[in-house]
Amino acid sequence: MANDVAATTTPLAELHMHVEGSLEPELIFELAQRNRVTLPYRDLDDLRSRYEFTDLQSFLDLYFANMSVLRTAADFADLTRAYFARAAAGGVRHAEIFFNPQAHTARGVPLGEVLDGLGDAVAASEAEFSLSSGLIVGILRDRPVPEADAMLTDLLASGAPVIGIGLDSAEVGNPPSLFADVFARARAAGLHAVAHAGEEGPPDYIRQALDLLGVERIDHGIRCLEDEDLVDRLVRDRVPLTVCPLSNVRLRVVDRLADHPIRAMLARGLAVTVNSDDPAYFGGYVDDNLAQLRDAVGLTDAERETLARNSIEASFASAARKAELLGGRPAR
Ligand code: HPA
Ligand SMILES: [Zn+2]
Repeated sequence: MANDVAATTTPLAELHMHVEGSLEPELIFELAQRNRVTLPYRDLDDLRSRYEFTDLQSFLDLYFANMSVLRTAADFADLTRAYFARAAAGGVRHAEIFFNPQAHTARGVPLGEVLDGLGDAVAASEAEFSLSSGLIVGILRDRPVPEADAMLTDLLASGAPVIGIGLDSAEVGNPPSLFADVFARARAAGLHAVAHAGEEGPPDYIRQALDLLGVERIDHGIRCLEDEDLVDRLVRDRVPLTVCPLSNVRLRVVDRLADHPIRAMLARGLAVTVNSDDPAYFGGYVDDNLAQLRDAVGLTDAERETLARNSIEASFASAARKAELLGGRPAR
């Protein structure tokens, strides 16, 4: 159920959400049946009992395993529409969603199936859900660089409606510097650039993402707080950070939601936004993140309004769409 977002007059943009991470347990079983995939789970409860994570890798193992049910363009379209419906109910009016082509092509699903399904849902999101949307291709940083390079070549040749490139999966030991050439090529082709950095990895990975990949936003970035000079730079340059509070708790980046530094980050002047990351795995969508922050850390209505404005300003929506969204809607 969506939470009440009436107190926020500016609508929300969600900028950090992996569409494969919005694959809910019920849809996993439905798609398994549709595609005759045998799941290693007895039932929904058995599957749900595995959503206990100790770190990023323990989550990634389940995240990749569950993708085995995604086979056809229709599967990807259904998955994306289910996310749009739930996000729109929670107050999201613009969404930029990550997807991981390598996770699908590596198990034999043609890139075209992935792009057709996602592309269909994105093309219809305004008409169906009053929500503008875009796709960001996520490189799996723990796979070989030449594979990422080949994937980018195929993607650009496909003419798919992708607006940006990102970098995700296991962070520690896989620094942004490895992907400098891939990002340079993507940016030269007109893609926006973002990267996961400073989730489990050190603040230096955030610097690398900015200096070597030329990113416009940092995904997570929470570990910037360990480096005052870096925080100064992020504030000065208004680099958006797409923070994911419930994810941080589930992946043990932060002990408890009550300890989350989101209010300190806002007070410090960082351009933070709140996002759901992998909502089917981490206990909630973006409105759930905001509602739980209100209860756990006392997030105020004014802070929530700042987060909403930041999310629109940090988005890759057109200037006209941003103005429309920032115009807001009347408070109820
Ligand atoms: O939080 C994340 N971090 C890195 N990779 C990911 N892929 C899905 N979610 C994540
Ligand atoms: Zn993420």
